Amino acid sequence: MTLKAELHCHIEGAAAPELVLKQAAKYGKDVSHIIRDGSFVWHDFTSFLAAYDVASDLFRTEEDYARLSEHYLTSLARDGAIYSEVFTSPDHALKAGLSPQAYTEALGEGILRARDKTGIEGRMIVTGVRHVGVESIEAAARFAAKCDHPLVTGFGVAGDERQGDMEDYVRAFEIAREAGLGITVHAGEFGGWESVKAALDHIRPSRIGHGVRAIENPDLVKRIADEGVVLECCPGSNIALKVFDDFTSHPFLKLQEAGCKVTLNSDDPPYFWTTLKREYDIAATHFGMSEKALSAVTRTAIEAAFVDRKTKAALLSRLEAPKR
Ligand SMILES: Nc1ncnc2[nH]cnc12
Ligand SMILES: [Zn+2]
Repeated sequence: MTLKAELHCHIEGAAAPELVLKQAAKYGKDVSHIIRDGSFVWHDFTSFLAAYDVASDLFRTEEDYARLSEHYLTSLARDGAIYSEVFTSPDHALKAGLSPQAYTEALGEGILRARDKTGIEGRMIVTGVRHVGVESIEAAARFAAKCDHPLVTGFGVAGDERQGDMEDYVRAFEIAREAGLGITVHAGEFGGWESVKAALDHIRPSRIGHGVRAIENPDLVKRIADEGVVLECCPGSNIALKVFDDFTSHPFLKLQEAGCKVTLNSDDPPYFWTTLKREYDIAATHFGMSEKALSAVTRTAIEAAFVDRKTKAALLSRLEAPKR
């Protein structure tokens, strides 16, 4: 099995419908408007974000969150993943009634439980949510900078890219950078190439969440390649959310051929009827990538990981190890 690594998955968005149904029963909530016939229902980015918020609100205790990250990383490991970074969201924790610190420690506990069972390494990237507002994003950055959790290694911004400007988030990213955290920002998903350029100009991230709409501007594609910025591509998500019509028109290969560093990720897997394994399968089937090319994508992800040098070296050596 191809070894895999994931850099871009929102932990609340990794909760399977069956788990959300269990949580709904636990808290006596009706979720028939967001889950039908065992599948999440939404019809556009706005309704996806709304369904995501309803489901997230059903994770309320430390054990709820620990079980969520444990389940997700364990399932990733079963599919051949050796490394996973998950986006966490203090805003969702607060809304569900848990302090960001308790939430982070619980998710960290689940990550360690999964590591004990399977060997998968996991880290957390604290995110602020654009449509919640600049204040909350700065609060998330301050939390990330001071939480002192060994598995928190990055900071990012997600949410509705159609709201706010990159310049609004400069202070938040400065706080995170000063604290030594890795930097990634969602751009070029629902915003066009201009959004990716603004991210590079104002935020200077080493990675961009999605970034795929950079394809609209060849000069920008060249800049991404020249600067070695890594793109956290999520093809299944992009097609489900209709960012592109189909896999044939997805720019993953074009970006790679232009010299951009690209990785494969699931984003919010059950919402987009995907898994990390399916993303690798999509790359094989629709982009014609060989086993060797897919392993190189895993290597790119690990090289770009927000993880200490020793762990990175150990992960890279697992890629080199002969298959048994
Ligand atoms: N695909 C996505 N884009 C932006 N924010 C998100 N939060 C969860 N999934 C997201
Ligand atoms: Zn995302």
